[in-house]
Amino acid sequence: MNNFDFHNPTRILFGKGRIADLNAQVPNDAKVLITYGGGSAERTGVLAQVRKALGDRTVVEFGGIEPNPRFATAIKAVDVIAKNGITFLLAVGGGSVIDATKFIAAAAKFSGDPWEILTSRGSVVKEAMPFGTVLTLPATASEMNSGSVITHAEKGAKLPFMSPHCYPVFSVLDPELTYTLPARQIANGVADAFVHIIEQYLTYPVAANVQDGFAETLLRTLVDIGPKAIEAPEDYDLRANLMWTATLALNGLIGAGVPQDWASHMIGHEITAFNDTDHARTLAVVLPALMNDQRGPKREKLLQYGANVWNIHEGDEDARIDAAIDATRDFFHAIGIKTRLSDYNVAASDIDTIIGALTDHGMTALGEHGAITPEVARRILEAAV
Ligand SMILES: NC(=O)c1ccc[n+]([C@@H]2O[C@H](COP(=O)([O-])OP(=O)(O)OC[C@H]3O[C@@H](n4cnc5c(N)ncnc54)[C@H](O)[C@@H]3O)[C@@H](O)[C@H]2O)c1
Repeated sequence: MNNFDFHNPTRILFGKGRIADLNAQVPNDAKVLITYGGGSAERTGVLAQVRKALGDRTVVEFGGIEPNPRFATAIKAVDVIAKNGITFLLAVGGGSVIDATKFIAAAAKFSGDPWEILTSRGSVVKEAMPFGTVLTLPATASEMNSGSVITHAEKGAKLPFMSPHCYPVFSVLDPELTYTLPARQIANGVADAFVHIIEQYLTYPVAANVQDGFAETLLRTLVDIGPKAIEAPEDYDLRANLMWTATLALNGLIGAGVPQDWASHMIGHEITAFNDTDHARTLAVVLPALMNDQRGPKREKLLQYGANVWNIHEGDEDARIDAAIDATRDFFHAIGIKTRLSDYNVAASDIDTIIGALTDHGMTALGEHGAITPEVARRILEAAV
C-alpha cells in the first residue's frame, strides 16, 4: 500500500427530513447566499424547505447555474457576494451547483485572475468561503470532496481543480430528494459513480486489500441497484443505497494509498467541452475502449475485477478480460446509456479537435503510469467510434 494522508472534514447529515437540521449547521448570524441551478430545486419544493429551515437569517439567492457549470456564471455570483456582504454559501442541487459553489467560494477570496484557479488546478487557492450543500442528485460525491470541474464556454475548456479549502462544511443527503429526478439523471449518476470507483481501483495491485474490497462492494452494489433504482423511483432503500454509494465512491476513502487513473475522466471532459454530452455518458464511451486498449498494463486488476465484480472465472486470461469488458458495456446498456461516440454525434473526423484540446490543456501523460499520451487517447477514441 502507498503512503497516504486521509482527512475529510465534511459532516454528513443523512436521511429523511434532514433539511430541517440546516438551522443547527449554518451560523446564526450568517448572511447566506443560496446557489441553485435551472429551477428544479424551486419546482420540487426543496428550496422552500431550505428557506424555511434558515429561519430569519439574511438570505440572498443566486439561481441559473448550468449543468457543466460555466465560469462566467460563477463570476457573477462572486459579485453578488461582494455587494451583499455574504458570509456563508449554501449549494442546493447536484454536482454542477456544488462544483460551481466551490469555485465561487475560492474565487471570492482570491485576489488574482480567477481563471488561474483552474489553470493551476487549485494550487493558488489559499482560502475559501465556508459553504454547505443540500444534495439533490447522487452521482459526483462533490458533496464530500474538495474537487470541482468548471467549463469556460468561450475558451472551449472544461477544467478540474482541487483544494483542501474547498470541502463542504456539511452536506445534507436526503434520499427522498432524488425521487423527482428523471430516469436519465439517475442513470447518469449510477454510471458516474461506477467510473469514479473504477478510476481508483482498476490500475495495478499494491496490496491494498481494504480499498480493493471496499471498491468491489461499491461496484457490485451499483450493478445490483442501478437498474432497480431507475425502475422504482420512490423505493427509499434503493435511493438511500445509491446516494451513499455515490458519496463513498469519491470521498477519498477508497482512493487513499492506491494508484489512480482518471484518464477516462480527462478524455471525457474534452468530449463534453466539444458538444455538451452529459459527463457520465462520455465516461461510458471512453472507459470500455480504454480497458481494452490498456489490457496489458491493467491485466492483473482486470482479471480481479472480472472475478470479484462479475464472477468471471472461466477461460484463459484474455477471454476473461474480454468478458469483463463486455459485462461493463452491458451494464451501461442496462441502465439505458449508450457506449459509442457515434451515439452522441461525435464522428471520427471530430477526434482531431478533441485530441487537440486535450493536448492544449496539458493532458499529455494521463493514467496511473502517465503513459496515456495524446496518441494513445486518439487510439482509444478511434476504437470507440
Ligand atoms: N466534484 C467532483 O468530484 C465531480 C465528480 C464528477 C463529476 N463532476 C461534475 O459534476 C457535473 C455533473 O453533476 P451531476 O451529475 O450531479 O448533475 P447536474 O448537477 O449537472 O444536474 C443535472 C440535471 O439534473 C437536475 N436535477 C438535479 N437534482 C434534481 C432533482 N432532485 N429533481 C429533478 N431534477 C434535478 C438539474 O437541474 C440538472 O438539470 C459535471 O460538470 C461533472 O463534470 C464533479
